[in-house]
Amino acid sequence: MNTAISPDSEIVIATRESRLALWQAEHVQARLQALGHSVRLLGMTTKGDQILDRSLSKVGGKGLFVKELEVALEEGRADIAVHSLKDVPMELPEGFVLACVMEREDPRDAFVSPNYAALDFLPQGATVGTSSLRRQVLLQAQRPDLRIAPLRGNLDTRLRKLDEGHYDAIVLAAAGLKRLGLEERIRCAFEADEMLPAAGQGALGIEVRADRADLIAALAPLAHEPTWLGVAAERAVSRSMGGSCSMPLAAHGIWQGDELFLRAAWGDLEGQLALVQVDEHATVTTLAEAEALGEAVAQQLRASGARMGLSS
Ligand SMILES: NCc1[nH]cc(CCC(=O)O)c1CC(=O)O
Repeated sequence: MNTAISPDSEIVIATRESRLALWQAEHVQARLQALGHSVRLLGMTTKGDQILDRSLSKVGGKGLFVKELEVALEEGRADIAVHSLKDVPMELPEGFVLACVMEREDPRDAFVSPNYAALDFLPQGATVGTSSLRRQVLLQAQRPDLRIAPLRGNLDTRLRKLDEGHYDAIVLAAAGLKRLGLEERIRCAFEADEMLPAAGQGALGIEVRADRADLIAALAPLAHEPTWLGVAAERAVSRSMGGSCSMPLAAHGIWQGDELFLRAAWGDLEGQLALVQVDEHATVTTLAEAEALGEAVAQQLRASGARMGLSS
């Protein structure tokens, strides 16, 4: 079977229309064009975008951002979809695969505030905006006095709400801010021991239909193996914990040579904000080894008292 993509065929990227989604799609477009492909974007407004200001977990979760792009792939209106891996459900639907994971941008969380240079400078009882349960638990583990207030919307919306004075500070992924040229908004970045990133944070994944061997071959040069193996381990922790965006779970891998050091944290929002943290490392050279490391970490989390979420 000839699996090469024919030189005169165009690759169509299905993309959401937020500034960040468009940046990411255009980034992949440029990479593919540099390899000689012709590439067009197909912009779509997903259900997830339409209800951004309501609680996503109540209406079907982050998968809503992904699903309508998958329908476009299914119907052949588009060939590939570019995702922030953090937003991609742990199990893709039957018939879809991640063709590649690209090199990671800064995985850290960023402290953003007009008046305060870092978390330590926030006055007692200050209000911090985030709707991420992971960020909430990790913030309150350090500063139980803080008031955590919901903050939804795309990056520009969140920054506008901060500038309007609704919060003393907000926490956002550094990667999104950097991609949009908003790096100067970062007052300081949290190191992993202060706020452990979410599985996949800062990494982009490209989704295709599993039967598109031509596209999988065309996308292979965009893959970044260390990132791919690292996020595979992180995502295996979430999958094994039955993780969804409604579970306060962090998982982050760091390379030292060919050893992957994987740390995960789970927080208890209902109890006393107990935080369970686990570290494990292994030599990792295959996706199967990465996933085994992630599952071992999830098992240790459970052994230390972390409770599983409902799989969604
Ligand atoms: N949850 C929303 C989301 N999904 C991906 C990013 C951008 C960073 C990334 O690629 O991980 C963000 C914004 C944020 O968390 O502040």
